[in-house]
Amino acid sequence: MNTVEFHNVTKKRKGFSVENLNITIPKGYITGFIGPNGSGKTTTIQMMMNILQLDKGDIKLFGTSHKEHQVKQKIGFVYDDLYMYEEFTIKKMKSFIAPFYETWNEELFQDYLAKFELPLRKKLKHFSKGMKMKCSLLFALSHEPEFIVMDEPTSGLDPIFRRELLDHLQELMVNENQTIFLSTHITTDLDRIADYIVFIYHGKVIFQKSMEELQNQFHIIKGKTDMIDADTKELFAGLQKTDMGFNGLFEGDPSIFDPYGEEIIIENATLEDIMYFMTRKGN
Ligand SMILES: Nc1ncnc2c1ncn2[C@@H]1O[C@H](COP(=O)(O)OP(=O)(O)OP(=O)(O)O)[C@@H](O)[C@H]1O
Repeated sequence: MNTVEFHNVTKKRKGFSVENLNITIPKGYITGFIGPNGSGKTTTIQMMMNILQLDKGDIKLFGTSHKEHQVKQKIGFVYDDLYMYEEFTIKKMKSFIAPFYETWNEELFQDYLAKFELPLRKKLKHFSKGMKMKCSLLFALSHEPEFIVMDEPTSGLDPIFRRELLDHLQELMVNENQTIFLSTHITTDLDRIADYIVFIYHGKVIFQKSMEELQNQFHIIKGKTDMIDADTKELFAGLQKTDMGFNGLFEGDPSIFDPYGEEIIIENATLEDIMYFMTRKGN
């Protein structure tokens, strides 16, 4: 069962478009959404949240149209930028937000408030970037959503809280009904917690795979530069050459390099390697 399904979704913006997006977000897992700056992550998330209209295609949330008002109840949405009134305090925000959710859990809200060390009576305009992110998380998590959507949740957070947040998200997954979709530039965060990865580039989905598939399918191959010619170059999804040697991203069974013996080093590719090599200029 999938929590979200994008079917051939297209959206044209000035000088940019996302085209024919087919994305599935499986229920009960953490799916990471990666891609370089301006590749269409926020656009995609805004369409899913019905903030932005689609030009073509359709999106299903919990099996129904994403425009269905009732589905919002089940979603905890964390923005990279806080869409809240800067003049408000958390106390005031709560008086507006809590009544909207049938599943609002006041005890949980109080727990998170203490855990995130947020002030109840300070105006949001005086919050730091990290505090705003925590505040967005506080409201998103306090109504016990079945589906948590996060756009760059770890940006602006210090390394300690970032780690705590990731650990916390993993704890939430113990509950089988929970599904998480998070976009990030910090791919090392996903190396730790993600089950699936969707990779978007220039508005197109390059791949959607499980972490296990990625680990099995992608490797970094290192060797001497003179081993690269017109034919061997074709083997790589991305290549970097220096006087010291080459690094190449290889997709497939790396045993084809066995005949090279010790002339070649084969390493597991990280998400950062994959994103870097697949988006290198001239690639
Ligand atoms: N309101 C808008 N109107 C027109 N174009 C926009 C608008 N917002 C974003 N864009 C364009 O859409 C493209 C994709 O932006 P988007 O924010 O979706 O990418 P992103 O992958 O989330 O980037 P980042 O990682 O930098 O946040 C960019 O070229 C941007 O200039």
